[in-house]
Amino acid sequence: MQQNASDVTLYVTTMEVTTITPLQFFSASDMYKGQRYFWQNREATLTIVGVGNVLTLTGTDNRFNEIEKQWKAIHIHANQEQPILFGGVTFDQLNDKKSEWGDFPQALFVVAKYQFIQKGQQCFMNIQSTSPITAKDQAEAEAFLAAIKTATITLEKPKMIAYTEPEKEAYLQAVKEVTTRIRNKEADKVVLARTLALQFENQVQPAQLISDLLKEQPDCYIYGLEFGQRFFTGASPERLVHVAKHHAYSACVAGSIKRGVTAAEDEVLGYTLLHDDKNGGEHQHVVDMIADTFKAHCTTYKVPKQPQLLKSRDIQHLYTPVEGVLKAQKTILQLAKDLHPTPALGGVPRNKAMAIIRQHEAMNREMYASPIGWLDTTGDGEFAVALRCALIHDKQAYLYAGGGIVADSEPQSEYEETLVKFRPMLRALGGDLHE
Ligand SMILES: C=C(O[C@H]1C=CC=C(C(=O)O)[C@@H]1O)C(=O)O
Ligand SMILES: [Mg+2]
Repeated sequence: MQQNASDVTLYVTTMEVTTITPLQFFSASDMYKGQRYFWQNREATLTIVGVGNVLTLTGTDNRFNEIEKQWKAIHIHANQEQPILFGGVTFDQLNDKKSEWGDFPQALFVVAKYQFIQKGQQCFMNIQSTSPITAKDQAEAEAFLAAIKTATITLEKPKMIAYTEPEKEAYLQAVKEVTTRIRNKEADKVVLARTLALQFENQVQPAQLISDLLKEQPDCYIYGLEFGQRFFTGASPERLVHVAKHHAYSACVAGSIKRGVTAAEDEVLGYTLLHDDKNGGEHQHVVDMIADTFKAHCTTYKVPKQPQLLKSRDIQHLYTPVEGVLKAQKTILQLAKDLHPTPALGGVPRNKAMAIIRQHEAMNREMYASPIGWLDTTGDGEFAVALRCALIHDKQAYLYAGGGIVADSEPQSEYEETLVKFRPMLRALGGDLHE
């Protein structure tokens, strides 16, 4: 049963689990289809899987604060491992364009009935409930785990039957017009995005995508959030914020170039990116904004002067890590609220850029380019930026990618940059990559 958080007690019993992988746990939990999530951090040191929702927190106008208030109001009875709140929010609440997302909420955070955690080599499962956990609940959980151990899972890439770029012309036109507006000093930077719409012969399976993303994108956050018939998933290289024991970490990730086929070519491309003015401009806006946000939330913080390269399988980015020590009353959700959207996803100045995106982008981003992740009851947590992603619905997949537009952006090369950013999801979906 789902219910609201006010005046709720959450009972948590932890069991140690052996010989089950996070992927098995996710794949075999078909009886909870429609209520599942998956998370793995970039270093692959923490994997969290949740199935069955015992609590669903949503938010409206002031969603980060509303979620925080509800989470803090819950009384927790945990015997060992903490419960986790997992979820995400949409990119822009003021965008009311129709989309393929159905009734996916503006903010969706869940506490799972069965929450599986892998930390290094150790695995635990929490049984979580809003009523005291009984011997019957424990027996049901044991049976659930036993069923997972024996389940056979077949994961085949789906067969694509149609590939369309619905907003290609609108996107090229938008880049041209927005570049003109930037040259006219209406804004400094605006991120514009577009969609790839794919059709498959059969239903696309969430577990297959998670399985392939885990194998194919080792240097990324792997995330998935299911709501009814729809599954939002991706492999993002970009951290929005990580909080561990009151230390906060963020990452400026903006400015892109493809990977080289050979090591030598890859190095030349990386060097080119590090010395390119247009990409450097895209990046610096993000550094300035994240540094300002850390200044407001932290007692001390550090920002390196020069960007490095952040490489994942298909793409390399300019990357500046930022870290600080949070002020006493500051929380991960407050930091996420103020960081979102950074100029890697929105633009500069923020509100002006958001208005331009609403005017020029043909799509509604919904949860693409938004914070997705988790927090616990001690104040720790992590949010990635939901990039390199797709919304899966039955036999359809919608992929999303964009890029930072500045005064010297060119439509064709921005278009090609989005093609590179589609590659991780396209590969996971079995798309033809001409490799
Ligand atoms: C908006 C996206 O990427 C952002 C993150 C890294 C690099 C970006 C760029 O170089 O344009 C974008 O700001 C996307 O992947 O859809
Ligand atoms: Mg770019």
